[in-house]
Amino acid sequence: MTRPLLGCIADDFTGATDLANNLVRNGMRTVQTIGVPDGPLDATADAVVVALKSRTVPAAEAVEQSLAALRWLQAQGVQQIYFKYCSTFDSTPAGNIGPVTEALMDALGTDFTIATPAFPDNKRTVFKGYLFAGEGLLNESGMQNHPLTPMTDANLVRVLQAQTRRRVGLIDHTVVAQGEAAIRARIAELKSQGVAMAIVDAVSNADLLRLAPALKDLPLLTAGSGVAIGLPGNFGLTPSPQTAELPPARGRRAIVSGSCSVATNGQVADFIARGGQALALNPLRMAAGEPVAAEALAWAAGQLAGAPAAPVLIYSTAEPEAVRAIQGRLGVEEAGAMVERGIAAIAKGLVEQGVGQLLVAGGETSGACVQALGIAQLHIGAQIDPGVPWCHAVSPVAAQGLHLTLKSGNFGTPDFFTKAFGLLAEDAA
Ligand SMILES: Nc1ncnc2c1ncn2[C@@H]1O[C@H](COP(=O)(O)OP(=O)(O)O)[C@@H](O)[C@H]1O
Ligand SMILES: O=C(O)[C@@H](O)C(=O)COP(=O)(O)O
Repeated sequence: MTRPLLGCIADDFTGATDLANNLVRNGMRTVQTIGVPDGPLDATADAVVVALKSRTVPAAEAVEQSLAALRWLQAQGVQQIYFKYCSTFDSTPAGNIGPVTEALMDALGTDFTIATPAFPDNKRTVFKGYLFAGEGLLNESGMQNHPLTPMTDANLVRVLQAQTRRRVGLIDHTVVAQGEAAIRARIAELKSQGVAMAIVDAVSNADLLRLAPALKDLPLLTAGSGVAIGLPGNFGLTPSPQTAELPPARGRRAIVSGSCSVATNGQVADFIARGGQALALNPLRMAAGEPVAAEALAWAAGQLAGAPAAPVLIYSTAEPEAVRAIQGRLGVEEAGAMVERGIAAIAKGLVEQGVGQLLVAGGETSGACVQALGIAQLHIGAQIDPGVPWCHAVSPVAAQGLHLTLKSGNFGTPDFFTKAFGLLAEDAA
């Protein structure tokens, strides 16, 4: 078995499939593990993505999990490490991007790395160190209302500097536009000034492709998934159609959604407007210990028996005021964790009821669902929308195999919940 070339540590599960998707599409055979595996990698791959659920845990725990992932990746013989975080740089004021980056730098004995969440395919661009999400600045994009990681400053040099003792600098667009030699020269200049981490401007895929060759010798990269589009080329790999094949799909179709992003709110509304069958979860009833998950599963069983091909949607997705009201009653973390537990139990129950095609919306929500399903490894299939592929997994709960897509809160077109299923080839048997 050949050794993987690139070892990736993703701070959430949707982010991990997003990264794996970009690597696969650009020519790397990629395996995604859920958490740090107990034993050696049992597949041939050019890249391995270890999916952690470390974005919103306390910084010390995120560091510990990330270092465990690093040790395992090093034992598999990888040549370069990629720390993947969100394209909207999701983090609490205390971390975890800064602390995890520092810990990985120390462990790898390196004094410099880059940081850029740029992902132009999903309209995440970085200009003069400021992050734009869509047409406007990050802090005007809806991300200022995120339930767990509200982003209120678009200046990434400032955001990252607040999370680390090391100096943060900038490789700006005028340098990136000049290509590899200029970027390398700027890195040398920043290092001589004592800068350890540099935010990199990128407003297009062309910028990311110009950046990639200059990153060849860095032991550690930190980024959203965008930087990945140029990395396979650094290892002499080119896109190949076989890298994204999955078995045919089977079973019933369901969607669970715990994301409260602008995009997901729109996708829920669109699904309902098209006549989709949907059930809203009430977090206050969950908190009161009422059998919300059992009721939802009974509802889904009835719907799926009546119309087996039509997907059902079970969601806690809500607008910012409603989320704030729940958080005010239950506390921010408690509300998040409780809703995640409820949705994870529902996802598991749905698969036990014969759902074979499951769409999960939300990063933390996906982490909770994949863990409840006991999934250890995901195979990456075709892309539905930028950053969101179909995946396939086998687990004790899904012995016959499960097609799964983990949709980042912010990603996907408004009709995502409807169109995703239409893109899966069904088992003719
Ligand atoms: N109605 C709600 N009230 C309060 N918190 C909620 C509600 N619905 C979902 N949540 C929580 O909000 C968080 C959403 O995060 P996540 O799943 O990562 O979505 P996204 O991908 O949009 O960031 C989760 O912790 C989830 O449990
Ligand atoms: O980079 C991104 O935006 C995604 O890959 C990602 O990390 C998604 O996280 P959530 O928004 O929490 O789903």
